[in-house]
Amino acid sequence: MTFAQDSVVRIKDAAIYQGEHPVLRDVSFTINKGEFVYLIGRTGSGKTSLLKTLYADLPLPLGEAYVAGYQVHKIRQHEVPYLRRKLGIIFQDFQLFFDRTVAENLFFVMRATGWGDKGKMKRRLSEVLMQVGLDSAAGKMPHQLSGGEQQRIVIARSLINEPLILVADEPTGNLDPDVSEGIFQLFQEINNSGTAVLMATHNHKLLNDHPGRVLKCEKGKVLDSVHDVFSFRSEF
Ligand SMILES: Nc1ncnc2c1ncn2[C@@H]1O[C@H](COP(=O)(O)OP(=O)(O)OP(=O)(O)O)[C@@H](O)[C@H]1O
Repeated sequence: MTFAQDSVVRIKDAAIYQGEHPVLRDVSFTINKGEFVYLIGRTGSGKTSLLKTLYADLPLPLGEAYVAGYQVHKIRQHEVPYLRRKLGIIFQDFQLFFDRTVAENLFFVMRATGWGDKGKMKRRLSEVLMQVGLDSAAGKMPHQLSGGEQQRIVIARSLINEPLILVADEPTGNLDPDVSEGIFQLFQEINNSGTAVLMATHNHKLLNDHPGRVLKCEKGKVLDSVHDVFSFRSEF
């Protein structure tokens, strides 16, 4: 199998494991550049495990996965940070350093991913904060921001290295409906500028209000709304 130019993720005949425990089998799908894809399924169905496999946090014992130009099934440990730079990874719990300002949080990631020039770092900081609508937040501490604003900072952090795809695990899970809608719109804006998005969510309202392609983890398999018919509801 070759890595098609247009695909950001191409996973074929994969088995997803948590240790010895098989979670998903026969997983095959492709996400093209600039696509927006939901990932749904009841709790424990394997969404997080699938996402972790894509960014090489779980090994791939069977099958093939090509992500942002990397062969994840063959990836070496020293290549993993480079793979992750091509992905923006966003979780439900914000994972900011609460004892550092917003700017320091973002500079930390820049330094860890090879940035050194202070002028360029400051410019990039302004750009990503502007992109998430929080250009005045650089000097603030995370606790001075609302939950939605903190999630925007996490999204800004994920954009630093111009990822090909945002991989988001329940990014609106802790937020109330209005704030969730705003965060979702931010994902849409980022997506409209060409970045693919794979978003795991339990939020049925988002799916109803903004229909799109859906992958669903169900009974150990991944269904794809492109060619499978299934309910978009999933019991918790
Ligand atoms: N660290 C772990 N070690 C062993 N088993 C795990 C681990 N994490 C998850 N599992 C198991 O793997 C399966 C899939 O879990 P996973 O977290 O991928 O589901 P999920 O769909 O993301 O659930 P949720 O919607 O609750 O986040 C479950 O049976 C879970 O118990």
